[in-house]
Amino acid sequence: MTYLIRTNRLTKVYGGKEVVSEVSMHVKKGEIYGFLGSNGAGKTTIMKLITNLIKPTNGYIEIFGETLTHKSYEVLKRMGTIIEYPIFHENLTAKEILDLHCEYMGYYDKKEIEKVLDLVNLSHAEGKPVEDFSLGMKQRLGIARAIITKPELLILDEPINGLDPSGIKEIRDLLKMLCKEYGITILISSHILGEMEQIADTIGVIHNGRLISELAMSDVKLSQIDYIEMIVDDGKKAAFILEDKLAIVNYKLVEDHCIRIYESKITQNTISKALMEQNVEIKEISMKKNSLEDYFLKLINGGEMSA
Ligand SMILES: Nc1ncnc2c1ncn2[C@@H]1O[C@H](COP(=O)(O)OP(=O)(O)OP(=O)(O)O)[C@@H](O)[C@H]1O
Repeated sequence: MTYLIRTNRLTKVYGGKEVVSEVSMHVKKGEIYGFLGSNGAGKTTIMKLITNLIKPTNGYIEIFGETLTHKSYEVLKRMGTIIEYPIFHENLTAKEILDLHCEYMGYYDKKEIEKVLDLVNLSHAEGKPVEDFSLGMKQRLGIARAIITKPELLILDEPINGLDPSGIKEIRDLLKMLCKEYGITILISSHILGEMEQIADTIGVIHNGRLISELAMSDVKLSQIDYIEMIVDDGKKAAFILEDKLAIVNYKLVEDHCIRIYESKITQNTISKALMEQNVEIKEISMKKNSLEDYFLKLINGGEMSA
């Protein structure tokens, strides 16, 4: 498998503290890769390392098959980035900002400006200075600026931060379209699990500077296994009956009165009947699903998925 970005034991130390520790991540061409992690987890620092804004203390980065060095100007031209908030000359219009950016980047196809503004749904804002833009419009302008030079890779640090639900949806749809229709590989960070779930093909979970796990979203969804949860008067006795009478071993006594059964072939009826015959009182019995939140919390806490 060839990767568009691969890091090897990437480490960054600030003032004697490792804020990024031995991160080896793998971004495939054509995918949306989401960094998921709480504030201060190290997402921005990794993105700054990948975009050559800061140097690693240890480890290295490969982008487009080349090892990143301080001389990697050509590699950097192939990516568009927004790290932290996009900053603009606020008194200029969107068109003027993109024009200036094209000059700066030595990109001559200025016909693209209209097209890109249309793509990010900002054509209507022509003539308006950026200081009058909403946060969502500014984010979209930031993305327009990042994609106008037709990069193969887009790196976006928390692009939905501070947006309202409709603004979030607009950015999400835009990024999905850029990935699908234009084949742009996207590395995006967020601390919002529900957002990553909706957009990312692969998720890299970052916690305390470490990449705890890198997983395909399709696999994550598969592992949200259904289970039966029961509240009973005597958990220990119920557990004994499950094993002894029904040969169920795949269960967990969560608390004294709560049992979870991860056995797809056995019905709630069969279980209820067996327990009632032995005078165990069932206060509640229902089918449950492991939420995505449970799944990631367990990953972060170093636990295994229950199954
Ligand atoms: N220039 C710096 N000097 C010292 N420490 C830094 C510096 N930049 C970041 N850090 C520290 O590194 C850790 C990771 O920060 P980083 O900004 O990468 O996290 P993050 O996951 O992007 O979080 P956030 O969403 O809050 O930006 C934090 O503890 C932060 O205080």
